[in-house]
Amino acid sequence: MSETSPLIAFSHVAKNFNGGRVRAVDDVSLDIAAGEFLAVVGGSGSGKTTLLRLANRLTDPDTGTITVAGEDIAGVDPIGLRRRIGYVFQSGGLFPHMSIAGNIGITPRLLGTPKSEIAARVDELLDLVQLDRAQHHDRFPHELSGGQRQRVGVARALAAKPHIVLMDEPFGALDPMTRDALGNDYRALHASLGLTTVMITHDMTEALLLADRVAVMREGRLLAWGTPAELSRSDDPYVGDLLGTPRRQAERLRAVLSQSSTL
Ligand SMILES: Nc1ncnc2c1ncn2[C@@H]1O[C@H](COP(=O)(O)OP(=O)(O)OP(=O)(O)O)[C@@H](O)[C@H]1O
Repeated sequence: MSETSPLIAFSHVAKNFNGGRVRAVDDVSLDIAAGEFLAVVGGSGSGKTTLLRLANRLTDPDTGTITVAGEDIAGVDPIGLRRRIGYVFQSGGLFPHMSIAGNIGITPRLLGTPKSEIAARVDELLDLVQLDRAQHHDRFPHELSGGQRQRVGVARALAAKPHIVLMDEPFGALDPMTRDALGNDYRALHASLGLTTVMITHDMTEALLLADRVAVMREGRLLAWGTPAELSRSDDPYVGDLLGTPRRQAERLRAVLSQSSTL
């Protein structure tokens, strides 16, 4: 693979369900560069999760090709592939009966990593996601706040030192301040660990603020993609609508704040 080759490449990928009645992903071609942070936005049912699941073979395409590091993943063992690619679920997806340390160490354990190495790695990951070792190591998922659980979800996804992390609406269920803090912390980890991240979000503002590029899905199709500045120049009305909400909110907020300062 040359330096300019994409790390993940979708080429004319399609995935149907229910005997072809649902076109979840419809002829999508998209290149994701090594080190890139890509956000995928779009309405409910537009095919975002299916697209993400295609990248680590949680589902396979009907047609088209997906390559990771230049290799067609159709011929790659799905279990091995998933251990190389971190996945963060919307609700954390933690195993409720396992301690936080158990949850974070599950992938290294499945890979046969020696116990002492797993213990050291778990401590390192707790530090990385800014959770106090002593306080969190032996707790269970139900004893944590939503934000703490998502931090554990990120730590677990990073446990096997993946180069790629897929995130399905990871911060969606959190209050705005926690969500903002976690998003920024993750963005810093993405940079310092040299990760390539694909993150689904319903929040256009979050996508624009965190990602290098944003891909917009609608009815299974990739409608538009580009940097926030490129997207803002799109003449597609749906993209305009999506960008319109954060713009209008920013303008209203500015107006409200300037009014209150004159009182
Ligand atoms: N396993 C499945 N069986 C049948 N239909 C499915 C399956 N998975 C997804 N679909 C359908 O495919 C379409 C795309 O679903 P997908 O979950 O990818 O959308 P999404 O954009 O992630 O939605 P949301 O934002 O609500 O999570 C939807 O119509 C959905 O009902």
